[in-house]
Amino acid sequence: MSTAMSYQSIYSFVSHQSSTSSQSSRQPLLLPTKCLKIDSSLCYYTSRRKRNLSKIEATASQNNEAALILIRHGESLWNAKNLFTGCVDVPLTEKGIEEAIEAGKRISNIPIDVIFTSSLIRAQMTAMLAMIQHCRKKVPIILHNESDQAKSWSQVFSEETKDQSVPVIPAWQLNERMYGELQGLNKQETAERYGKQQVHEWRRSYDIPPPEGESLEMCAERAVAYFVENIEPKLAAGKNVMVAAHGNSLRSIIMYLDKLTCKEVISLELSTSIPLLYIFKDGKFMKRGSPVGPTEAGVYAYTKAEAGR
Ligand SMILES: O=C(O)[C@@H](CO)OP(=O)(O)O
Repeated sequence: MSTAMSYQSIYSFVSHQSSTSSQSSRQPLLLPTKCLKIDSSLCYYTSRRKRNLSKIEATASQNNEAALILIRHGESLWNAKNLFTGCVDVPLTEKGIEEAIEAGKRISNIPIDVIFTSSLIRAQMTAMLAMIQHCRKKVPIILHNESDQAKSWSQVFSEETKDQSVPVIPAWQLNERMYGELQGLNKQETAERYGKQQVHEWRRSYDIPPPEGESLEMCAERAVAYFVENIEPKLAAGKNVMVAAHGNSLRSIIMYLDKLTCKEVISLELSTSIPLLYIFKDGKFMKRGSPVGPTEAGVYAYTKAEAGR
């Protein structure tokens, strides 16, 4: 799958999930035995989740319904240069800024109670720019919990002002997968040097790490654990949550939400700044596709195909 092709499609795996022909045309890179790993990882997260949710259920209503919006950051300066970025902290391009604004318009009618972002500027810019479009005009405020002083010095003393704001919680665990010695290298040149197949394995396989970097599996260990421990409890308490993060940290979270196998996740591609909506209800995640715009009827926009699931 070429990069140009893969980034054209929005959430291409999911939109073709039911198509047998597209399934069979995919070339799994991993041996079937390796795919057993995902089952144990999923069991691990599921049992953590069960423990977590049972704690919450004691204090929150079980019948709450909440929206979860996942959004990959807009185009960054290194996306535009086709460089491996990983944990290098680069900002959005002008196009990325426009993409984030456009994403904000698409979700502007969905009330958002709390935002989680990675600690990287491209995800934070995306969340902030998207929120500027929101119909409620609440102010997104980054919570600085890195030290007691930072926490204390950024306090707000008006309940009314707090009501008019949305907390933004940065977490390094949601950062892009660490790309190791590929960070800063050109993707095309790297493919020419090491071979397309090798570079595709580094970029999309589940458990093959790039040199000195994180595999998707390693990225999932921190990103999914953070999601289960910190984000799911908010949803279980009925809070609508937006998560602004990265191609691979979000792929690992979607793998968990959609129960994808390590073969299936190879074909999962996320476009920059396309919001994906899930509804969390009765302890389950229901995929609602990508909201098409603020004019869609009802609070939760959804695609017809996904609505029947
Ligand atoms: O360079 C990166 O950090 C990521 C996302 O842009 O690249 P890839 O498409 O290989 O996941």
